[in-house]
Amino acid sequence: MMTDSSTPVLSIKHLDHFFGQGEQRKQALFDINLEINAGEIVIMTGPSGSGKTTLLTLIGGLRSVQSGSLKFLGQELCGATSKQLVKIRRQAGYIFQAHNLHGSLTALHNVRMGLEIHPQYSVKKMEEMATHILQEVGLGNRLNHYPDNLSGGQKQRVAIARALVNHPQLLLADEPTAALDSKSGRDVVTLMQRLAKEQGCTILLVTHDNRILDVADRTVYMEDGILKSNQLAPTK
Ligand SMILES: Nc1ncnc2c1ncn2[C@@H]1O[C@H](COP(=O)(O)OP(=O)(O)OP(=O)(O)O)[C@@H](O)[C@H]1O
Repeated sequence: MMTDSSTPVLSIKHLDHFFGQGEQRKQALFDINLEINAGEIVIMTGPSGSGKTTLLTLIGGLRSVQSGSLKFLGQELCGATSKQLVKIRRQAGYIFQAHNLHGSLTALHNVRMGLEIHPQYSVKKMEEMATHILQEVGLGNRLNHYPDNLSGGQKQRVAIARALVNHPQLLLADEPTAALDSKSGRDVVTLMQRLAKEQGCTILLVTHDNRILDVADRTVYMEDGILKSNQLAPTK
């Protein structure tokens, strides 16, 4: 589904989230409000345990929305069925801190897995698409390498290729540079930024890494489950 610039890719209103039951019940997110437009790169920062990952997993349809409104591409996730959530998941790409590659699969096969949720593609077509995006991330000569034989930055580039091979509308990245040295971290975000701009993809990136804040159009700050600020980055 395509979005025009007047429809926010993401619109969150009065979102609360709780973990646990009864005595153990604990509120993790409080009245979150956030809109992200097509093509924006938004960075979310904030201390450990403040609720960033919880919010990211709700947006990506990996957790059920309990209260408030969360619309992704105009579709309401609060009250969505598990079938609808599966559809949502297919429209987002994910990159995690621990790249989550399958150790027993080559780089090419890991990326191809990102397409296997779309039954319309033949194996040959999937291989072509996976090869192309791996070339784009500079790993054209590493197609048949296993993750153990790649550096941290290369593994993260495979993860980027896997997340973007579907041309998702939204890329959700949770501390994608955490395991990388500063040069590799920088390369990885620059690459995400370039590919997302080429594909018209929106990015929401959680990071503790101050060195990459300048890639954002906007930064937001989470503290104690409250989204504190929602402003233009001073660099732009
Ligand atoms: N599955 C869960 N069950 C119970 N509590 C949880 C669960 N997941 C997260 N929490 C709690 O919710 C709060 C927010 O956690 P979350 O992982 O979203 O924070 P974060 O900002 O992503 O932290 P970090 O930067 O360390 O990854 C924390 O208090 C955490 O203990």
